[in-house]
Amino acid sequence: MTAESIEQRIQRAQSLRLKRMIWGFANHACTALAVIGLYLGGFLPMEPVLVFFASSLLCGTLLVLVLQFGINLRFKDPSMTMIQIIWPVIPSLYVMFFVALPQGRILFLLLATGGIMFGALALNRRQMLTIAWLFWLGYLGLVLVLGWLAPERIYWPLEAVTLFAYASVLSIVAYLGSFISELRHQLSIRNRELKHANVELVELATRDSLTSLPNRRTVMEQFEREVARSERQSPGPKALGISVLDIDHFKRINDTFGHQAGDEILRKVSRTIQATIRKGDYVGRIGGEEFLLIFPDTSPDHAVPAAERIRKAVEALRFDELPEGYRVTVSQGVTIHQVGETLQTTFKRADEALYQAKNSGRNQVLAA
Ligand SMILES: Nc1nc2c(ncn2[C@@H]2O[C@H](COP(=O)(O)OP(=O)(O)OP(=O)(O)O)[C@@H](O)[C@H]2O)c(=O)[nH]1
Repeated sequence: MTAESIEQRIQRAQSLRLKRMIWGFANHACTALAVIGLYLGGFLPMEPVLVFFASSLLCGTLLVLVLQFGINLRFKDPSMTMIQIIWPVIPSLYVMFFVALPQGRILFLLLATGGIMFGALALNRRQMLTIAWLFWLGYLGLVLVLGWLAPERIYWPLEAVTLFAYASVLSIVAYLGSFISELRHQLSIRNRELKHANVELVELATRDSLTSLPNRRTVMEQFEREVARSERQSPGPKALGISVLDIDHFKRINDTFGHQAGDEILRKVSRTIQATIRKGDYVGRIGGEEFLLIFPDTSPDHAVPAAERIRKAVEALRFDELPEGYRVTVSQGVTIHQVGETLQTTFKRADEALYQAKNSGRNQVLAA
């Protein structure tokens, strides 16, 4: 699985925002259909209908442009949730002023309430309640202006009940919406924690906790992959070298200087091996003080010098845990994988060469 780059993540977020914006436009399109219906029914004159469509088109285009040019990325909320919920209400309020019948106005209240539900995708309770209050105050303002400029179109008892009902509905929608929003937020936190825990689990399953090197299973799997890769090479198989490395007299080190000193030596030797091998080579801890090194695309002439370089690097190490002049050394058995043989056969040959190296005085590399 490849990690997603920041650029790709931004692209993905932007296309999700565009999708949500289109849903918002669909909601506004329903309001537009209601406006057309009222016009066709003779409840609205032509002029406010035109203003409604012109302003809707302008706002919609502006929002799409802001998203297309990435201007929204500079905003505190790049999804522009508040803006997208509030803007459609302005042309709606304008049209409502001209609707002859009170029932006509109710349509807009219903449709605007649907728009608030978009807040459930991102807004917290305070923001949802703010929007609900703004909607309610917008409608109250409209009723007051109508009562002042066109009192014949306002029937106060009905408006008072409508305002009360609208406040109740808005409160419920705002509370439920913010509850959903909070659930989504918690879910995304849990998802992030799960991803993190997964990464840690993979680390635990594949790495050795003392040295942080790949563990036995991981290095053996890598060995298997490298064998398959080397045999697939064109024009013909490429040589694949391995070395089984073992720290000399490690039991004595443990017994004399303590287990903690032994652990520190294991860590330092591991770091040294890793720093000495070439890019593309691979090392893992396969047992207590035993390591497997893999040298892909390496001929026999190169595998032994590569192992020799590591032997010398370890021999040159100094350890605070050990007396001045005490040398930690390693022995290695090196071999080249022969096409067609099993991993076990290759490994056994290297292990036998290691055994020979141990028996011939240690601190040396033997090839088989
Ligand atoms: N400190 C420490 N010691 C370990 C760890 N894993 C294995 N050992 C010790 O490594 C020692 C390996 O001893 P042996 O297999 O006898 O090998 P050796 O003493 O290195 O002798 P040669 O390999 O013949 O040179 C044992 O004493 C183990 O307890 C570890 O994680 N930490």
